[in-house]
Amino acid sequence: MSMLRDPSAKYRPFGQINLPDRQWPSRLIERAPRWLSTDLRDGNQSIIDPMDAVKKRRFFDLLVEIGVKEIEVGFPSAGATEFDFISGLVRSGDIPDDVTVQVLTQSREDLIRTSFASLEGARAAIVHLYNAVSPAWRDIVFRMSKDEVKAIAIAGAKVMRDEAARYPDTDWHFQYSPETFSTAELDFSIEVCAAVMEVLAPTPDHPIILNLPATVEAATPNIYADQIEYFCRHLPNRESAVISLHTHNDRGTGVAAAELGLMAGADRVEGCLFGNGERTGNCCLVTMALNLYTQGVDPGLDFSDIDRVIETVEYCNDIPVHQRHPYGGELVYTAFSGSHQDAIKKGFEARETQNDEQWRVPYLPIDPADLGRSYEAVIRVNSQSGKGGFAWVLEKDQGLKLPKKMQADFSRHVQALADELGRELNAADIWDAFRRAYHVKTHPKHFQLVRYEESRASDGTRIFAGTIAVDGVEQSVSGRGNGLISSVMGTLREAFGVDLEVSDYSEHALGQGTDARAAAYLECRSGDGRTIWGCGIDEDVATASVRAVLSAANSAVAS
Ligand SMILES: CC(=O)SCCNC(=O)CCNC(=O)[C@H](O)C(C)(C)COP(=O)(O)OP(=O)(O)OC[C@H]1O[C@@H](n2cnc3c(N)ncnc32)[C@H](O)[C@@H]1OP(=O)(O)O
Ligand SMILES: CC(C)C(=O)C(=O)O
Repeated sequence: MSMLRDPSAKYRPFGQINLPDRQWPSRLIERAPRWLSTDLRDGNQSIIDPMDAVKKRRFFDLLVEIGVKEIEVGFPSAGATEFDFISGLVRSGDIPDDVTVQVLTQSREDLIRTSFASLEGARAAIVHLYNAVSPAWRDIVFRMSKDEVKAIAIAGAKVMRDEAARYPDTDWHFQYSPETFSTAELDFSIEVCAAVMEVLAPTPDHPIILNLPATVEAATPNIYADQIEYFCRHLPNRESAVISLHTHNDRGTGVAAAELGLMAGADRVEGCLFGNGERTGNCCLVTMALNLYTQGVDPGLDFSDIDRVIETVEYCNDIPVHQRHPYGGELVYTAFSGSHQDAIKKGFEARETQNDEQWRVPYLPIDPADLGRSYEAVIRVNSQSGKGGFAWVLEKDQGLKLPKKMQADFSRHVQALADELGRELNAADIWDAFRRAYHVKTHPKHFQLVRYEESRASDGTRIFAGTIAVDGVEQSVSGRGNGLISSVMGTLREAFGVDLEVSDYSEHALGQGTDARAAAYLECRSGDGRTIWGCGIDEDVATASVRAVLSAANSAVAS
């Protein structure tokens, strides 16, 4: 097998930020930031087939419905599809009053003018200007000095200022991104941003948005937090700027970086639903928002029907949401493994007796119901599963609440089936296995209940009379006794030599209304020392318990 080569010559450690009195590690995120969705821009520029106007509109409507108030709707100078969508949306009058659209442009005069033109007639809009500032981009892409790169930003800002004046009916907001901020010298990013602010003259009442991207994530998230705190502390006229975060996920920590960035003093977060975006994607707004939610902070975004959100996102991006994606993935609330299932089942049982709302179900960081998910898929059964798993499935699917000791008995049947099939066992598999194991609602080979009647003698003794088919031949049986079960058991012993002693019995109601039935469970000891279980389900408890006796008798003679 080949080995990775020694990386030390090719790659260098990122190093540290000189901020010994950093404050962010001891801060909490106590309120939601301003959110900007860049699904229709950064997300759209990263997919194989960019969205057409129909898909963009559907995505836009979804974002509005979720409650996103700032939406980057595209890159108007990219081409006619983008321009026409944006100007069509503006002219449609369908942008709600509390939603502001944003467009992105390189710092090139013609592109900036095109961007303003696309927004003609907008009530309010954010024009977002960017140019890369870090050494690699300066040296390789622009082949420019620091001053020349700063001049690109200043020139772009001047065009923005002048264009805004040409369309006085729109409430313009300006955003500037020193692209590649996280790999640039911090003091240089501050210098460029301050120069842009000088041109655009923001005030605390009409601030500029300074968006600080980790264009390519290159360090651990604490470094990004240090960079944000440093920037916030050293930016002149800080109160006239909204500090915005725009992280990517190249190292898999885009959300973590944005969270620490908020602790470091930022006000706003840009990202995409389910983390779509260039390469490994942008910061995932769903994860960010629901992380806040699970800390008791209202994120201001509504994911209460997450499956509908996923459906639209998958349709528009033509990329599936991964089954393990935080909060949204199909498998993220599912436990296959025995000890997890056991803990989850106990967690739900504890919830029924708990008298406060606090969510404390082990292994589930959030109540799936809050996102519109049912509890059905919380536990699924395969060869890694334990008793809690099939007991949960039988309870949810059939309403059965097996006694703990019977679960242990049924466990070997389930384990054998899972090993034999080598796949997940669905609810039907488990129910079939249960019916076969305990001769429930099957046509058992030996004892079958044909008819059953119960009466009371004048002294109150119960009298049982009925017909049992034994190997297909009907036989009358009867018995007397205080306990119906022992009476039926006695009859079976006398008439057919079934050698069983009842050691435990339980019953519970099943279903409601016209579906109401009863389930009875019987633990018996056979003459040769084995433990044999029986289960009966019928319209009333008495018949269910008679069936439970026959179920145990069938097992006794079958094994
Ligand atoms: C990190 C990000 O996600 S940034 C957003 C990136 N998104 C997009 O680019 C999607 C839309 N873009 C496009 O459709 C095209 O890039 C267009 C139509 C806007 C422009 O296309 P082109 O004119 O062919 O230029 P292209 O994008 O290749 O840029 C190359 C030139 O612009 C310069 N440039 C790149 N970015 C910037 C910038 N932000 N500001 C100013 N100049 C820039 C480059 O240095 C290069 O200059 P050169 O030709 O003198 O070497
Ligand atoms: C334009 C900027 C904000 C960007 O998309 C990035 O740096 O990733």
